[in-house]
Amino acid sequence: MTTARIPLQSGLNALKVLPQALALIREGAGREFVLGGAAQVGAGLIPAAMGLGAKWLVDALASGQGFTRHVMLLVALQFVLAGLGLVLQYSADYFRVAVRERLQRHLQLRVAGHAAGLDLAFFELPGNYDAFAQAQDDLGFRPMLMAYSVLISLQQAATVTGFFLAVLAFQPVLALALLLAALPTLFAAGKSGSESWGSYDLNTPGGRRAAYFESLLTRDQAAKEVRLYGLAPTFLKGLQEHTLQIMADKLSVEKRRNLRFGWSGLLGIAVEYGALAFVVYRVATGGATLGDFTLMVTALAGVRGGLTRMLAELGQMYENSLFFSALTKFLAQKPLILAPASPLPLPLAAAHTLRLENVTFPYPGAERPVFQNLTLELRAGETTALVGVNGAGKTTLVKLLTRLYDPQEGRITLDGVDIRDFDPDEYRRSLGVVLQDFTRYQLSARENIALGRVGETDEDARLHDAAQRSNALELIQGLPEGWDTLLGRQFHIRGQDLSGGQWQRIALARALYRDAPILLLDEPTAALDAETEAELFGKYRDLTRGKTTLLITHRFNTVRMADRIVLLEHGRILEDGTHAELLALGGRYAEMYEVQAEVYREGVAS
Ligand SMILES: Nc1ncnc2c1ncn2[C@@H]1O[C@H](COP(=O)(O)OP(=O)(O)OP(=O)(O)O)[C@@H](O)[C@H]1O
Repeated sequence: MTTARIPLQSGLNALKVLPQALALIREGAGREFVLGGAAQVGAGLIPAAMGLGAKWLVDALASGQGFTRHVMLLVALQFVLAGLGLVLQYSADYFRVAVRERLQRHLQLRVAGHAAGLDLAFFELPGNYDAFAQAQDDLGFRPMLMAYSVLISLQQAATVTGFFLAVLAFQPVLALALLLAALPTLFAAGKSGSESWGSYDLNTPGGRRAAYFESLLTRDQAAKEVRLYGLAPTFLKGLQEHTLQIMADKLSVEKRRNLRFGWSGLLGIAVEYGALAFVVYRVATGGATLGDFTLMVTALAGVRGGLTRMLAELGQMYENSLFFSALTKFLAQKPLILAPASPLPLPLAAAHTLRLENVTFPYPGAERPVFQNLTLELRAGETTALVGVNGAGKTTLVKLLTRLYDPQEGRITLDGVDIRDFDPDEYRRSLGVVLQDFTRYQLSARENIALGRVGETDEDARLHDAAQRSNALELIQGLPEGWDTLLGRQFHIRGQDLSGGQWQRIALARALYRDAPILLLDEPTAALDAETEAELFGKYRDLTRGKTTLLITHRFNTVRMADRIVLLEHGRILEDGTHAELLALGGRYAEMYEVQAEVYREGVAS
């Protein structure tokens, strides 16, 4: 938890990040902020001006001059000032909303764009999720509040200065007493700001857990199991516990905040009314005029109220600067997988050779590496099937080949060139990938496939071809609105959800539409029925002709199609050869093949 700092230091810290907040505002809503600020400060000048006008009016009336032109003008002046104050305040209110909305949108794009550019490794550490959650929470809100705290402080300073000068002219000691009486407010605001941030920071993981339980209860992903296993009470309990803790902490911070402000406010009021008693004494004993009295009533309250608000605002700025720092810290995170200063062009070969050379790779924070000194070549134009038990490292290999992660030691080459020497985006354009946990985009069938090649006009003929080769064509043509049917039902009642295998065909079509020279297929047929799978692999040669392909699968009947089979176990290559060679070897592959064949035979026999 962040400890409270002394107010001066607090203010300095806040001032440090203020330029960053202002820079964000300038990018997102510069014009609105300047206009709003001007209106706000202008509105701040009105009360002091009206106070002075009131003094002139009272003095004019007390002088016994009657209802003169001068008096009428003074009344008119009050009217104009009141009207102007109203217009300025409403303008300021409008611009405040405009700044918030624009800034929110601006930061939403910045944060989302930044998150998408970070390495996958970023999402491995829970602390980073906390940072991301905090950055999202801050959207638009904190930098704007910081800047407005400055504006409101300026506005208050403008109000206070006028009144303060009036009090100073009347009796300097009163002015000094009012100043000193306001200081505890600054302390209260600084301390409360620290506490508020500390409690929020501490509760961020709990808040994420609460949001997780809430999503399990309210989103469609878990809806089936929640009902089938009767999980709602369990998850509701989790949600309740976390939210209860957060609420209790918030309320306790608020309680202390209000107690502190209450005490410091009481001190201010005591000093104000002490000063007023002195003014009354002076008027009663003939040391001051009734006009002075009128001005002092407004001025004393104005100085006390204005100073309190100003210092409270500065404290608020400090608090917001703590929250805002979370956003700036997140935006300062840099990805490690970046394009080199002068990336090499991709080789122009018709088919490429990919090679892992002495690759060692542990996941961030993991104790043991998945691979240690792994060397493996995927030969140009060949299909290499990768088999192995769960957890052997097959998917991790795909993550390394796609540069979602980089090896800790060793290197991966494409036609002899380290893939880190290419621009990652350009390198990835040479890969057609079906991931094990591919994404089901809630978009049209056409878009779902065309996403394989963004930035290019989707040609119907090529889309058609990709769908045909992945056995998705008939499925798409049979949809109510054909290619334009929205897949999934999150956004439209007429959306069409697909079965697991149907989605998988769409994902495969997307990879094929990319028409890349390298295909990385991580269990691309796991959800397909036997018939579709057989049909697909009937034309497998055609699918992968001339392409360097890595095919990960647990289905041994599809493994046989490969030119070469690599058996991975505990991150090491145990066996490597053709289907016939590995069977003849009589090792682990032969054993696994036999087990599957046996299960299949038993299944058929029973
Ligand atoms: N993001 C991760 N962070 C830490 N460890 C991971 C991560 N993903 C996988 N692992 C670990 O790395 C090892 C290899 O996992 P990988 O997903 O590559 O296996 P796999 O061979 O593809 O398994 P499966 O056949 O189940 O898909 C496993 O021990 C797994 O627990």
